[in-house]
Amino acid sequence: MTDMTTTTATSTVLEASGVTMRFGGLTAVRSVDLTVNSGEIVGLIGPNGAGKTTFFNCLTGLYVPTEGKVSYKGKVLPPKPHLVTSAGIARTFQNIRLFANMTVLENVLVGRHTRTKEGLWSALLRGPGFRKAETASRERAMELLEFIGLAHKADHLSRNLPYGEQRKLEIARALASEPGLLLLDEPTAGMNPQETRATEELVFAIRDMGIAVLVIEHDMRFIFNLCDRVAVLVQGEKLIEGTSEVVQADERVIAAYLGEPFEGAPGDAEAAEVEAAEAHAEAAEAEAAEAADSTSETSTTGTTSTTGTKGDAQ
Ligand SMILES: Nc1ncnc2c1ncn2[C@@H]1O[C@H](COP(=O)(O)OP(=O)(O)OP(=O)(O)O)[C@@H](O)[C@H]1O
Repeated sequence: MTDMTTTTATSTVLEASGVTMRFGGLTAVRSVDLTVNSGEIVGLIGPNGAGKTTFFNCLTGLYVPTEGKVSYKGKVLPPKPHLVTSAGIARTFQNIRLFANMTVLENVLVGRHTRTKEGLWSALLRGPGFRKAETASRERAMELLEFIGLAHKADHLSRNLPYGEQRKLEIARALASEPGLLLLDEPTAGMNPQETRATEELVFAIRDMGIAVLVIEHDMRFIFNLCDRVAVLVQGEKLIEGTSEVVQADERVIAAYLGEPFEGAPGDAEAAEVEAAEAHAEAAEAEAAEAADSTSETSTTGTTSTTGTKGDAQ
């Protein structure tokens, strides 16, 4: 895997300008501008039906925007999904779209096809060029599986993976196309708190590989911990865009989207669950230490850790 951790000058990776998408009389996305720069993780949030997925579909060529244009690294993208992928944008979907009866490795290999020069006939005839390309693809796919922690399950059928691992596999498949920009549509949906935290670390690692990330997510804690910038869509329009701090503090966001300031925000219940589990583990550890050190007169109190490694999304 290429080490891209060295500092490079920031450049514009994605530029969407004036993107509008109408379905008959409904304007799902209205004149949205959004830029993602190299080295950035940008969040896209908004209530259900705000137009987030429709906007993603406009970026990836699934929809042809009614108005506006989308450029990747300075070039206007043709609205065709395979051309968008080969240009350098990869995505995952809200609903997992793996090939259930293929192995984990095969699913990643499917994601490689836009990067292999060998054509269909070469693949069918299995000539020497194909075999060489196939070996290289397998090596790369295994590297990606190691990166996401699923190399040991390379031969498993993807349908047998637990839900959280299927989501990770989708990310590996997207990475297999060697993107410069990764779009994640609700990557933590259905995940437990530990899996959500692991996904957070995974997204940071992807960013550190030199891939910019644009992520839709309902889990506010996840978004505000992760993102350099957050854009808020409400009824198809961009309400505000800024750092996590700015967006969290914006009265319009609170009013239009969050209701009371983050009370009952999706991340809160999960955070409480993780903290309770951590506190429980710490208490058990303290108890074991106390039992082992029965001569000691000082007793260890079962403290409740509320610090964790993440910032406070409240
Ligand atoms: N293909 C379509 N045809 C007609 N209307 C659509 C289509 N796709 C989306 N819409 C409508 O566009 C609006 C925006 O939907 P979209 O799925 O983009 O919202 P979202 O912000 O992604 O919501 P969620 O968070 O629930 O996924 C909704 O009113 C939806 O019903």
